[in-house]
Amino acid sequence: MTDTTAPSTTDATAGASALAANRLSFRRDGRLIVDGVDITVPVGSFGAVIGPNGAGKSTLLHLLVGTLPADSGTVLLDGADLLGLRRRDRARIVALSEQHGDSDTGLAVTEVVMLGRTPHIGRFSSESETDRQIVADALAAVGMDSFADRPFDTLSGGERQRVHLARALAQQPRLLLLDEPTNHLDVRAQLSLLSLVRAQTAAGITAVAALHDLNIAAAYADSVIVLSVGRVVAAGAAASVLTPELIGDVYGVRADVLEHPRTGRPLIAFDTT
Ligand SMILES: Nc1ncnc2c1ncn2[C@@H]1O[C@H](COP(=O)(O)OP(=O)(O)OP(=O)(O)O)[C@@H](O)[C@H]1O
Repeated sequence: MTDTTAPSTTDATAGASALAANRLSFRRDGRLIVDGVDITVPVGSFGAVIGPNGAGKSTLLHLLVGTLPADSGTVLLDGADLLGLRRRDRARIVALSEQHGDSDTGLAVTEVVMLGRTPHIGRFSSESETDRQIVADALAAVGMDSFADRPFDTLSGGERQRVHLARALAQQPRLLLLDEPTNHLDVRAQLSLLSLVRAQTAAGITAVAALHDLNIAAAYADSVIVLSVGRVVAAGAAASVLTPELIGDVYGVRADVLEHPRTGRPLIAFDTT
């Protein structure tokens, strides 16, 4: 298997100014689903996790946010041990936006997004004007402000996806994790969402997204981490990682990798003949 691991994204000692997962493992039913994963994503950058169905991308995100307990390994952000924090403290730092939110039934859109404020609101306090403003800003950022009062259950798949992102933004995390954030989105909404993630990283937030679309990963991510059967098989800048050989090895498909005429980033053209 191709291994184009680049020092800039895999040096497990680079804990400062980075998200660094070291030797993360997770076992279920006797099978290692995440198997000794090391990743390093510099603070204020965007790392894309790619890999085939079942590679362990979602599981890895859940290990990073602590909603699944790692069997071994550490997760450091800026050198601080994230998994050692109490849940509420961790939730002020890390947010995971995923498609299947579990607590949304029966709530209005604005209430779903307000859930993102939970870790910031005192146990015996209620939401403040500041919380409401943060929620309104998050909804506006994802272009869903006009849906604020709609029951969440009545939204389309793409609209729900954007509300989940707004909820994560309202959490004001330093680390923003996104599980397949472009699912259900039309092309314009995909580009707009990725631009929003890019703006977050420009503001110093670290973002990690599990993505299926290799061209989206190539266009937007500062680094690409390739998972296959629970292991990192390559990591680094898109241009060094997304080679025809790697794509062939990992996905079992043929592709040409061209260069975008304006950005210079890789453009993947799959062989459909
Ligand atoms: N609770 C569980 N019990 C047993 N196996 C599980 C469990 N959760 C996940 N798995 C298995 O772990 C593997 C990795 O799953 P995961 O959802 O992390 O993959 P993924 O890369 O996100 O996949 P996809 O691209 O299809 O969403 C899969 O083979 C899945 O069936």
